[in-house]
Amino acid sequence: MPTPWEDWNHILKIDPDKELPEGVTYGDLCATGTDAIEVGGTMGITAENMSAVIDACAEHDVSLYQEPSNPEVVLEDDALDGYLIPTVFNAGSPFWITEAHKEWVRLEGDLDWERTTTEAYIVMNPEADVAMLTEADCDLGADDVAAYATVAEHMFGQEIVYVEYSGTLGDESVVEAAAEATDESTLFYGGGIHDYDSAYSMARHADVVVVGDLAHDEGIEAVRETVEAANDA
Ligand SMILES: CC(C)=CCC/C(C)=C/CC/C(C)=C/CC/C(C)=C/COP(=O)(O)OP(=O)(O)O
Ligand SMILES: O=P(O)(O)OC[C@@H](O)CO
Ligand SMILES: [Mg+2]
Repeated sequence: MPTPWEDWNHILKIDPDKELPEGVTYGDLCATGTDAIEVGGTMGITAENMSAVIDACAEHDVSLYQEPSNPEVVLEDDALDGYLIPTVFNAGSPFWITEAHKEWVRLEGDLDWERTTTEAYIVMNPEADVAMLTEADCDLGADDVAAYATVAEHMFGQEIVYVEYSGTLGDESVVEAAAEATDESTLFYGGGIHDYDSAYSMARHADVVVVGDLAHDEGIEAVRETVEAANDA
């Protein structure tokens, strides 16, 4: 099983339910220097809007991953390098930890395991759609997050641990604690990265920073700055 994320610094997450800024194309986003495009979001995701973004990005030379929010939107598409499947370690219901996955396997049978990897999410912003949907317990200290990261790596063998502050810039000491707790796993950080400094501050600790809404709200130059910071850190 290839693990290309070990060499990444930056991911651009494109939400198929959100518009691009005036004059910006998917091709422009693919050419920002990001290491990979991850297509996904929590609300308003359909197979149709996923497929439109994946088709648009497939024409460009960039690693392309789907991050499905439920089994119904998973696309079989050779243009994809793989599938990054969330599992939310601090979810309020087992549905978001293993049950959605069980249903996916039950309904689909033989999945493309070579191209499928889970991301062990620790969801930290209670205002985010993903926190509300999964009823995540976000009332966690740095010690809790570090312990979840350790459990993900050592007990569940997760290749990717994802500290998720979607919509807001997280607490650096929490990300630092997760970084200290992980050794083999690749640590993703996402949430509220909006410029060079915010990207740099999180990339100092996380292996990979994920930039989402900035691409939809600001555009190319702003994203490029975050790529530069992720590579500098
Ligand atoms: C088993 C399969 C194929 C899927 C289940 C996958 C699971 C457990 C999903 C639960 C968590 C989830 C919805 C992840 C989607 C990725 C994500 C966190 C996107 C960020 O979403 P937000 O930024 O909070 O939401 P919007 O930007 O859409 O408002
Ligand atoms: O949209 P933002 O706040 O950049 O968050 C990125 C990503 O972690 C969302 O899943
Ligand atoms: Mg979002």
